[in-house]
Amino acid sequence: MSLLEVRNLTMKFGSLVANSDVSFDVDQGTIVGLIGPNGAGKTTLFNCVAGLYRPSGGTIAFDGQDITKLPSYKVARLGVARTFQVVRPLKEMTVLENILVGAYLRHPQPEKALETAQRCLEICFLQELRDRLAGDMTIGNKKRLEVARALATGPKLLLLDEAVAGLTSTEVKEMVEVILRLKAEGITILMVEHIMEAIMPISDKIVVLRSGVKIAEDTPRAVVQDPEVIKAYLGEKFSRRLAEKREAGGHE
Ligand SMILES: Nc1ncnc2c1ncn2[C@@H]1O[C@H](COP(=O)(O)OP(=O)(O)OP(=O)(O)O)[C@@H](O)[C@H]1O
Repeated sequence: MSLLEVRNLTMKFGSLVANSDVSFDVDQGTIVGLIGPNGAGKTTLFNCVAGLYRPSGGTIAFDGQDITKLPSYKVARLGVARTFQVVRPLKEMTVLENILVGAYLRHPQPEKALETAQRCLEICFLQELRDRLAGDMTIGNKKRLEVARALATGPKLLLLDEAVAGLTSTEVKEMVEVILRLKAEGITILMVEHIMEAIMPISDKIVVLRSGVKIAEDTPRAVVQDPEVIKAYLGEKFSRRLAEKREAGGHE
């Protein structure tokens, strides 16, 4: 049994089919990348998994339980947390207070919540910023704060929606390091991303959507060589660049 099992998921908005008959699994302890062109249905799929949308068809099972029709707060309680494409920190609160909001959802006792928040600060490289107002930070720090706040809720599955979009190359590296730390903590990750250099080296598997339909599901190495994926999304140039990097001994 996989931690997340998506089966024949269909999500319609009126006559627009945002997800069409999509099936895939996310195994415990792995990182799965969800990629595809703009409008492919990636965020919609996230919203279905997180209980923000009720799918038009198909099923979603999490940790052996059917969550297809559960509201988001119940899905969260079971251990699914998510971050958003556009960061939403509580601007007038400090970094630590923001993380405590997440921690209290899991631990009502103040000491335990504080202990959890401290640990999340460390994992997300935010210790030195703990007393800073969240609204005053760079986008890179705000995005790591989003992850820390989600982490503080004690998730088994973390949904990251474009966690590295808009970051500088140094910030991208920091975020990738954070994501690998989360994996080392045993957290399973499903991430939507357009920055291939960030997602490809760390993903165990990539699922590709185009116009709501899954067109590929394979290892990063296989996906970047898939002619349909290249045509739909990656482009020949990118694929060639990756191959050159690989020959030079870099990541895949
Ligand atoms: N709440 C909604 N109501 C109506 N249509 C929607 C809604 N949410 C998404 N859509 C439509 O569903 C399709 C898929 O959108 P979605 O945001 O899931 O794509 P995406 O792959 O996440 O795109 P991007 O990479 O640009 O974030 C688009 O055509 C979008 O306009």
